[in-house]
Amino acid sequence: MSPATSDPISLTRFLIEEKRAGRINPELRLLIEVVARACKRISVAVGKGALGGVLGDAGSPGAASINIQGEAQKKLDVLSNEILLEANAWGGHLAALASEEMDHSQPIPDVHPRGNYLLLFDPLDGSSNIDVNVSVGTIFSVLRCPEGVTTPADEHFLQPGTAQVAAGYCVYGPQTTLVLTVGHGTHAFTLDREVGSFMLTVRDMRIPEDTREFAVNASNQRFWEPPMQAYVGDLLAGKDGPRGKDFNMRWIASMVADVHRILTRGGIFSYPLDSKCASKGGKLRLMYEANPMSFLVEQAGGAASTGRQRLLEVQPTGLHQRVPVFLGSKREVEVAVRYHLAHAVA
Ligand SMILES: O=P(O)(O)OC[C@H]1O[C@](O)(COP(=O)(O)O)[C@@H](O)[C@@H]1O
Ligand SMILES: [Mg+2]
Ligand SMILES: [Mg+2]
Repeated sequence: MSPATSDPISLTRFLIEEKRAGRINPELRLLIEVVARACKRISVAVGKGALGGVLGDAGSPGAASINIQGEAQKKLDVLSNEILLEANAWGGHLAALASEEMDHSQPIPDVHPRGNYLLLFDPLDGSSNIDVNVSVGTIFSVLRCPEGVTTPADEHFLQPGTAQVAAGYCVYGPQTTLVLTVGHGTHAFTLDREVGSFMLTVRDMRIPEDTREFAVNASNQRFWEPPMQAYVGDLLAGKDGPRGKDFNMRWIASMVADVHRILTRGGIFSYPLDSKCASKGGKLRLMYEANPMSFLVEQAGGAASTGRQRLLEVQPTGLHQRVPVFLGSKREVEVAVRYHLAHAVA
């Protein structure tokens, strides 16, 4: 586990240092501050739960509100999306934004000065855990707006994960923690609720290269491809099996919380292709779940793959495209990939 920072500085101070070091410009600094402020507001709403009337499904009884993913939206999916839209509406640092909860991207209205960045977000990750008081979060990714594009559209967002200039998530659990990269390491900031500031608590998170902990929704086992069956079968065989060591399992079903555990103490997270989601290409979304998490993990010394390709090198073809995901402790991801590469795609 990476050592806690003895003398925490605020997120604002950290970003000023990054700007002075020439690692970010004032516009990106402002964008990150705006997203962090929105996450504070979402944290308050999540924390209120039933008291704030934010639990349960959006839409009216018998008329669920369905998003482009074909999923029934929760009230907090909609509220978190609105909070992020409102916070970014004035533009200045952004040219356009896109969200899990919106069919298409949205350019900043041209009554405002437009910035040079594109923002993608999963406003509320772990929706199935909202009503049962389990950690949820927000995930975001930042890309540059292509030169000369004044009114960005969906196709301008279709850049590989390697083109990200920043990524992060905020996990709303016992603590509210923002984890961020601008391409120079991955750092964690804990919200000091009394002061209302994110404070740097872990600088340069490092993921151990090896692990004895895996995270997967094992109830999907019968739908997995043969290499995944073999890989998890050998994990479960433990020290008497080909892996020669025992593994423990965890599955929170909030990607932010599972990935935060892995950034903190190691492990491998996987949502593989299975025959249930094969027609969609996977379960998790490339642009605002897999890519930002992969950037954070790689910046912390881990690895991220589709099982057959470095995840950050996937060329996107759609805003809501889905991909298989394997990420976490470097050597364990390499093992999982070996199982998949050894098995030709049917
Ligand atoms: O319900 P399952 O199959 O365990 O899937 C859980 C996964 O789905 C997600 O909830 C999908 O994200 P959203 O909640 O943003 O739709 C991930 O956070 C999580 O890893
Ligand atoms: Mg999600
Ligand atoms: Mg979501």
